[in-house]
Amino acid sequence: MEEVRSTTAWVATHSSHVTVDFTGIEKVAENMKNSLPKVEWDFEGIHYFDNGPLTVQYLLVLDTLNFCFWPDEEMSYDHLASGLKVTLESDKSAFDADRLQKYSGPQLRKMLNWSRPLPLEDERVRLLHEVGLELERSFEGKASKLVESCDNSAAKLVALMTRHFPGFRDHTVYKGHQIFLYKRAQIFAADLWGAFKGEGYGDFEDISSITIFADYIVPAVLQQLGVLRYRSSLDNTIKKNTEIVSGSEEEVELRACSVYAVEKMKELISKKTGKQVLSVELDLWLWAFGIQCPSLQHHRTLSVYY
Ligand SMILES: Nc1nc2c(c(CN[C@H]3C=C[C@H](O)[C@@H]3O)cn2[C@@H]2O[C@H](COP(=O)(O)O)[C@@H](O)[C@H]2O)c(=O)[nH]1
Repeated sequence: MEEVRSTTAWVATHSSHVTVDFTGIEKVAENMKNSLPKVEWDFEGIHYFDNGPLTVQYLLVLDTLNFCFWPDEEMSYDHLASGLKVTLESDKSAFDADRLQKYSGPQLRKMLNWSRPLPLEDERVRLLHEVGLELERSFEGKASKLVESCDNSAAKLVALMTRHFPGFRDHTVYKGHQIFLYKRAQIFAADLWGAFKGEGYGDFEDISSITIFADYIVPAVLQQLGVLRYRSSLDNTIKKNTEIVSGSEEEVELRACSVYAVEKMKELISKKTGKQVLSVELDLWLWAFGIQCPSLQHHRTLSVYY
């Protein structure tokens, strides 16, 4: 994850549209130092969990499809997590690798109990097929085999995911530099860690190496907290719900500055409290705060990465 950390830091020091406000970070860190709010993984109670390999298969399917819900105002991550849960509960082989390769758009809609086309439906179907095929080819069809081959290292898991599944290669070029965000690959490791409470399939000795997951909710929360500041043109674009092109400077800065700012926040809180704080914990807190705030306006980019 070093490449995520170093390349996002590069963006933050060369950014034109987004600024990281260190006074804002200091204020948040000061507030958090006495009581770092712990948010339970699955605080919403929407995920499938059976403490075994099927949960790993579920989480891989979930994070394969964990992106871009906003084009449909009524669609959210909750629909995905709970729809896949209900599907698996009624049919334990629904996420077998051979079946993943065959799902159509309408079948995926049915799984999510959704009556109209899903946002980026063709891409969702394509990515499901890609994961099913590669699971079959390299991991005996089992996501659990993939995780077992990582020697309890989240960094190895992310490297393996991005090597095997092109859909997880969340990187881009910014001002001539390659920038790595790896949102869905990292969140898969974090979901395993959270669901299995750091044991079994979630036992990663380097969980502290993971950064936050740069999506469209966390930057909006950081702006609200005064940690990120936007140039007025970007602020207006977001307020007007105008789409921001994937790979544009604005989009890369929003995501990369979020990762960088939370890394700085984490360092500061750790220094103030003398206790190690994890980016995963800060992410869950920020994200949970964001989704409970429906008036929060976020940037809109059509992307398969987040
Ligand atoms: N940074 C970060 N981004 C996250 C998540 C999660 C869900 N994680 C689950 C794991 C354990 C907990 O129980 C959570 O429920 C989804 N997202 C992103 O949010 C956006 C969806 O927003 P809306 O359209 O309002 O549903 C979309 O980009 C989605 O990819 C997270 O944890 N961190």
